[in-house]
Amino acid sequence: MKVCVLGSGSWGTALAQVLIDNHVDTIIWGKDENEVNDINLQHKNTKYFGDDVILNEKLIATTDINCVRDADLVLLAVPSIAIESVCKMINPLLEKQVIVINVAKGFHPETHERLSVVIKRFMDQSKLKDVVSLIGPSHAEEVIQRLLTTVNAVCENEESAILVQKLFSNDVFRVYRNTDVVGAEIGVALKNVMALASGVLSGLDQGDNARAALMTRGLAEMSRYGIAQGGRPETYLGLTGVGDLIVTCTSHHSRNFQAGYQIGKANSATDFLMNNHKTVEGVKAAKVVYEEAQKQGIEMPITEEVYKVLYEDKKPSEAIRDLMSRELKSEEN
Ligand SMILES: NC(=O)C1=CN([C@@H]2O[C@H](COP(=O)(O)OP(=O)(O)OC[C@H]3O[C@@H](n4cnc5c(N)ncnc54)[C@H](OP(=O)(O)O)[C@@H]3O)[C@@H](O)[C@H]2O)C=CC1
Ligand SMILES: O=C(CO)COP(=O)(O)O
Repeated sequence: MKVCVLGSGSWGTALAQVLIDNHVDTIIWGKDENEVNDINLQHKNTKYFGDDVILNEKLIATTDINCVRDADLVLLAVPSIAIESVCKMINPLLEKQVIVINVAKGFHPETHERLSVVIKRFMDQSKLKDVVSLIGPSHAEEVIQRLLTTVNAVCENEESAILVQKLFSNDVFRVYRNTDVVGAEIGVALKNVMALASGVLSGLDQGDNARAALMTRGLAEMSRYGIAQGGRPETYLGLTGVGDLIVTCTSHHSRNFQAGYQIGKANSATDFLMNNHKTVEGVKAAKVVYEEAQKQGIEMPITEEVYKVLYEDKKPSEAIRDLMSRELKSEEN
């Protein structure tokens, strides 16, 4: 089994190290020569993990995309906006049918499709055996240090999920599996919007009560939206629902949380949007989910306010005021 990891950023590097630790034949492809040299020569990925984290010395990377040719599994570790172009790039190169492992959390920015749907649409059918999403509460900064982590291998076909589960699991990285592709992919994409909102609350000096409220009502919103798309309610009580929501809404590792914090501190999204170069998936997801919810008539008050802060220049303090002054309602519906 050979795995080719596409993307030499934080998550691609951390997951490639899990595989190397498990003695799986693995190579990382990256487009940035400096990152690739850093991994190969210094055993570091300084850009993403700083100078102190030393990678497994067996981890290798290349800028030559031909490394994908003889892969059995291809792991896509690029942001959701790049999934389409990366699929198109590898199609003509693949010599075997592959299982594509998706680890990105988001939607297609224009069609609003879930990412496994995007992959199935843009990969040649003759080259694609299956798509498995490997998703859950997992910050790369902790996985790279081999801190305990659990995720889900999500696929309708359990055989493919089991293969991925076995490939990645070890003493510190435990992989469950789940067949609710719709519920799980929507859960992990929407929690990024809630993490942004959680960061905003902290930036505005709100406390633990506010965060508990945000996470609880955010989970209600995630499941309402996911169930309307065909996801299963119980998925939102699992790793790709409440699990990922907790880790992203409470961790300073989260770039979505950090983005929200910056926006809350400035009481405006303008500076953040002008200067951000990091992968902050919640920004695009907020737009996709807001537009879909409007179209489908789904009540998504937190997502709507995050959207207005990001895209309509609404002040976060006003967004919170509007959320708190909504018509009083029962929690039961
Ligand atoms: N980091 C984490 O803890 C986790 C991340 N994820 C998800 O994984 C996905 C990838 O994020 P992550 O690794 O964190 O992001 P990073 O920003 O750390 O890395 C992204 C990588 O993708 C590369 N890239 C960006 N655009 C393209 C493109 N068009 N073609 C090829 N390569 C491209 C970047 O290259 P360059 O460096 O040259 O810019 C970089 O190597 C996201 O959807 C994220 O939500 C999921 C769970 C955990
Ligand atoms: O998805 C993640 C953790 O599960 C990573 O979150 P951020 O993209 O906000 O850093």
